[in-house]
Amino acid sequence: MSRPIVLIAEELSQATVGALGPEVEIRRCDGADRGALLAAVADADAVLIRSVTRVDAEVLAAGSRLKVVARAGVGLDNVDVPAATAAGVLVVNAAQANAVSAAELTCGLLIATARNIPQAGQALKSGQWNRSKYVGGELARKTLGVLGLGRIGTLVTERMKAFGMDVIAYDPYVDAAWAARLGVQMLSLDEVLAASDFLTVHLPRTPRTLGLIGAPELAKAKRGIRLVNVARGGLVDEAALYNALLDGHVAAAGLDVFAEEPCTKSPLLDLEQVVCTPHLGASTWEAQDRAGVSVAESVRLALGGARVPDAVNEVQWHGAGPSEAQIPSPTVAGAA
Ligand SMILES: NC(=O)C1=CN([C@@H]2O[C@H](COP(=O)(O)OP(=O)(O)OC[C@H]3O[C@@H](n4cnc5c(N)ncnc54)[C@H](O)[C@@H]3O)[C@@H](O)[C@H]2O)C=CC1
Ligand SMILES: O=C(O)CCC(=O)C(=O)O
Repeated sequence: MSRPIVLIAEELSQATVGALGPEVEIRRCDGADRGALLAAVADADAVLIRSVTRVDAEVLAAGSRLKVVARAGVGLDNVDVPAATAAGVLVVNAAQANAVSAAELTCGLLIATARNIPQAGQALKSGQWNRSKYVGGELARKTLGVLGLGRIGTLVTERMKAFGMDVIAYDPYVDAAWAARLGVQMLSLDEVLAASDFLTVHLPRTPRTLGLIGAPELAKAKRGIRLVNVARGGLVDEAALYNALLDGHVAAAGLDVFAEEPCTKSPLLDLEQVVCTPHLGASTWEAQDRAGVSVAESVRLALGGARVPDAVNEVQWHGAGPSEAQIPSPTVAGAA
């Protein structure tokens, strides 16, 4: 009997391939190449993707044998989930696998925006020993506003509290008593904007969150606020952010994600007060292994093959501390 075909459309770890096992035939394509994807998906029983490959109705129609779309990460904004459901195709993700990595990058960008680390380092490498230009500000006793107190927002909170920050958050789907135990005060969006010295965004990209932070919202923010986005491009309107950075209302931004990716040309990239990374939130060996192994096991299960080993959750959280391993989901029904 022929083996089910699993199409890997983006770079995934070697552990992912190992976890898929010998019972499946692995094929590869470049998910960013639409023609190649449409051709390759025709024979596939499963497709494994990250954030680049767009799985929409056209891809689902081309993949008439597809049983499962596996997203080795969190965000499902590149998958048309209703269309998949209508076509009877299962969609799986790895909801916890990269949370620690994304949180750690967020903390790095928060510190970098406070202390001008990349700019000062770049200047030094070009021969400038300029200590007065790169004076920064402390994080201790500053207020951090978290938009989206889910898995990543929670991990960022725990870490930045260790720096002495006061944390407030906006997330209408989170239980205020749960947040209080974490030491976070839940407020309205406007209240968070008005009170935050630093703002970090951890929302999914949905029709309701797209453009959530535009010019009117930035105008409500404290002058001199520093903003970090390791969630999704487009949640913060890029033109509005550019204008707010130009006039100094927003003092600095740390951006891992952009409205259109890949993004190598944007007015934002020309501003010295913008610290940026090319969507690296999940790009650690640990996160890639956890995400890949987790979805590989889901794929095997969906294809009717092997049992999912008991160790999967352990694999997902390998290397994470006990408090993270036990993060309760603070979200109540209705988030989207
Ligand atoms: N830069 C990167 O490499 C990565 C980016 N991400 C992005 O980060 C996002 C957040 O990830 P997690 O924290 O794991 O997700 P999560 O689902 O645990 O948390 C999201 C939070 O947003 C809240 N939320 C949803 N809709 C909202 C709305 N309209 N208004 C206010 N709050 C709302 C939810 O209640 C939830 O608490 C992902 O959706 C993904 O797009 C995730 C991992 C890596
Ligand atoms: O696969 C990646 O590197 C993207 C991670 C991400 O954005 C997500 O998990 O939502």
